[in-house]
Order: sequence, then structure tokens, then C-alpha cells
Amino acid sequence: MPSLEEELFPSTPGKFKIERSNTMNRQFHRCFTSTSTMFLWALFLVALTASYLSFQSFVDSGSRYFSASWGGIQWEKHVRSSAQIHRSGGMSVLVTGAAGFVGTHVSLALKKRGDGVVGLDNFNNYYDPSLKKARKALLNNHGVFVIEGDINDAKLLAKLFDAVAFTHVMHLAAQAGVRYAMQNPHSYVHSNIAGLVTLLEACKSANPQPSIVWASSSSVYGLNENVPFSEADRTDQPASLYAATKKAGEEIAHTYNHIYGLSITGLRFFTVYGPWGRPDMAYFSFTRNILQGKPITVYRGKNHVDLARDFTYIDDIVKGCLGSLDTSGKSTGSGGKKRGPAPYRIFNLGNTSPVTVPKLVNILERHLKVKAKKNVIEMPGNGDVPFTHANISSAQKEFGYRPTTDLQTGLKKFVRWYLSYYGYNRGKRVN
Ligand SMILES: O=C(O)[C@H]1O[C@H](OP(=O)(O)OP(=O)(O)OC[C@H]2O[C@@H](n3ccc(=O)[nH]c3=O)[C@H](O)[C@@H]2O)[C@H](O)[C@@H](O)[C@H]1O
Repeated sequence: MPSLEEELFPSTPGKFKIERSNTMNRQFHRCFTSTSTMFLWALFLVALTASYLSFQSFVDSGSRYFSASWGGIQWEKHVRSSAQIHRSGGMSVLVTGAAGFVGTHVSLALKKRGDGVVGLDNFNNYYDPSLKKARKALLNNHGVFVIEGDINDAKLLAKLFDAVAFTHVMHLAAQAGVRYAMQNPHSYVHSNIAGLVTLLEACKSANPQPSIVWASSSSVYGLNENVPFSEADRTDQPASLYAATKKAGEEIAHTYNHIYGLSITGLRFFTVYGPWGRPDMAYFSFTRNILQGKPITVYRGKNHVDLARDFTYIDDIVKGCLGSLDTSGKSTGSGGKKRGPAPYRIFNLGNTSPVTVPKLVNILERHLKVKAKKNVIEMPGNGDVPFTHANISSAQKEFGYRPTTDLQTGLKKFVRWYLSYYGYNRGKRVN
């Protein structure tokens, strides 16, 4: 007698060969018994699979119930109230990356002028999440509700567009940082490419479709040598994976504009700095190290040439973001279909006056009244570019963008914030 396993899963076709015997009844009986056994086993397997699946969905919904920070009647109430517009002709904006540096400032500025704002942020630990929590608390105090969630969560995005007819999306959630891309390349693909596509999918399906303004980067100019960098210059020579994902984002955005009639504006930010900034950036980490008496590493280019950046103060960037939102024009699609051409724009948002990294250190030393311990080394091959310099005439023409804060003034404001937030001589928050 073959085992049940052998009957159900014959290892060789020969096992099922019909025996040529003259006892047909026995054959028929055996065949019948084996068919009914197979049937019973099949039934058993179906039941087992069904109960496994329902157990899984119970576990899923259970864990969502206990761990999800979104969903429910109260949550929807918060979302709607935060999205409410308090000025005539105002907008209702979903800000992704709202607990980030630029996201916090833009959300506050929108809220202050009477626009509705809902924030979304995944609070990842790329840098100290407690700083992001503190920014969230600040936003909360100003009536901006920040949801803890990821732009890769299509269900959450659908739910948000279900709850609110957002007129605009300010998309700032991203994996930032040029050099970190060598340590964790996939985080850039996850946020800057997969996350962007998930967000654009949600926007394309939303009814009405929002207009989108999003953060690209000066790094897309890569090895471009035309100075100052203009939007018409080539951007097909990225020097880092970060730059490559931002460039890919621009192409993806163009596709969604072309196929679905989404109004999309990409902003190429030039090394943004200021209060509530990002601890991974040079001006921030230099400040921390100088105050703690630790050395700082200053990179230098080939042939001892100093590196330079078109450092741009946060308040100027915020003005550029709001100007872009105000002039974005409408998306034309509905029901996931394009109904006509929609604007597709790209703007540089820089300061138009590059400053070298040693000069940045000088300014910090003066504001902090502490001499830096400098360790000057040749720039490693880590994705950095030697200099950046923005031509801003397009943004100036389109929405009157005109940066007004020089590095000296902006860093003074940053240092004042840093000392009040962390306290003197510390890297940790004291209050
Ligand atoms: O415009 C952008 O699109 C990008 O701007 C920012 O990148 P960067 O311009 O590289 O700024 P940042 O790291 O502050 O380094 C500044 C300078 O200090 C040099 N640098 C840096 C670190 C160090 O230890 N030593 C050093 O000399 C370094 O070589 C460089 O010359 C954002 O981080 C990025 O997310 C993106 O938004």
C-alpha cells in the first residue's frame, strides 16, 4: 500500500500506472478509496490554508490596531481640522517630511498665513529623531497635525486624500545627505525613487488632483562646470547616488506630468542651513564639535583648492517654496486621466554667492568665540562636488525669488538657536 504522501505527490509517473489485473472491482474500489482520500486531504488542506490566512489577517489587523499611529474617527477629525483653510483663496497642503528641517519651516509659514497644513513624516533615525519630535511639538503648538507614516504607505496616502481634498502637496520627505549614500544606498532608492512614485500615484488618482512642489537638489548639476549653474545646464553627470536619485526623481516627475496632467514643480535647493537644521550637515556638526573641543575635518579639493557652497538661508528657501506653491497652476487630470497639459517647472533656489568651507569655519569661530581644531584633508572620492553656485533668474522672474540673508547673518541666527536649544558646550539638549 503506498503512503498517502506518495499518493498525493507521486515521485515517479510509474506509480500511477493502472495495473492490468483481472480483478476490476478491486481496482475500482481502490481507485474510489484513493479518490475520496485525496478529496478529504484536499478539503483538509483548503481548510488549513483558510484558517492560516484568516489568522494572518487577524495578526495583521491586530498589530495595525496596536501599532498604527493613523486611522480612526478622532484621527480623521485631527486631519480635517489641520487641513482647514483660514484665509480667502488659501490652499490646503499636504507636507511630506514635515518634521524635517525645511518641512517644519514651510509648514509653519503656510499655517501662519492661514493655509491648511497636514504633515507627514516617518521619523526615521538617519539623524537624532528627538530633534524631529521637537519640531513636531513646535508644529503641534501652531495647529499643524503631523502624522507618523511613510510615503511608501499607499493605503495611508489614499486615506489622506479620501479625508481631505488637498489643493497642493509640498513633497519634502527624502533621504538626504550626499556622503551617506555610500553607506546606505538602498535608503535613497527607497525614499527618493520608490517613495516618490508611491506619492505621485496617490496624487494622480486623487480627485481633485493636487499641484505638486517638491525638493530636488543642486547636486543634480554633478560635474557641470558652467558657472553659475542654470536650469538649462546638463544634469546627466551626477557625482553621487543621492544626486542620481534626485535626477531620477525629476525624470519621474516629468513622466507623471506628461501622462496624468499633474502640475509639478521641482526645486533645486542649494545647501540649505539655519535654525532647526540637520545635524548631519557640515555647519551643524562643525558647531557641535567646536563647542565640544573636538576636531573638525575640512575637505579640500584637488591642487589645494578650497571647496565652496552656495549656502542658502532657510527663510529664503521658505519664500521660494511658498512662491512656487502660489504660482504652481492647476493639475488637469481626473479619475487618473489627463484632461490637458499642466505646468512642469524646475527652479534653482540658491543664494548666488558661494562661500568656501574654511570661510564657513571662520564665521562659526567668530560667532561661537571658540577656535576650531581643524584637520584639513583632501576630499575623498565620496560623491562631493568642488563647488555650487546658483543662477536664480528663473525663480526671480516667475515668483520674485530674491534671497536676502548672507552666510554671516544666517549663521548668527543658527548659532543663537543652537545655543538656546542644546545649551552651551553640549551636544545634548539641556531643557
Ligand atoms: O545642495 C544640496 O542639494 C545638498 O546640500 C547639502 O549637501 P552639501 O552641500 O554636501 O552640504 P554639507 O554636507 O553641509 O557639506 C558642505 C561642505 O562642507 C564640506 N564638508 C562636509 C563635512 C565635513 O566633515 N567636512 C567638510 O569639509 C563638504 O565637502 C561640502 O563642501 C545637503 O546635505 C544635501 O542633502 C543636499 O541637499
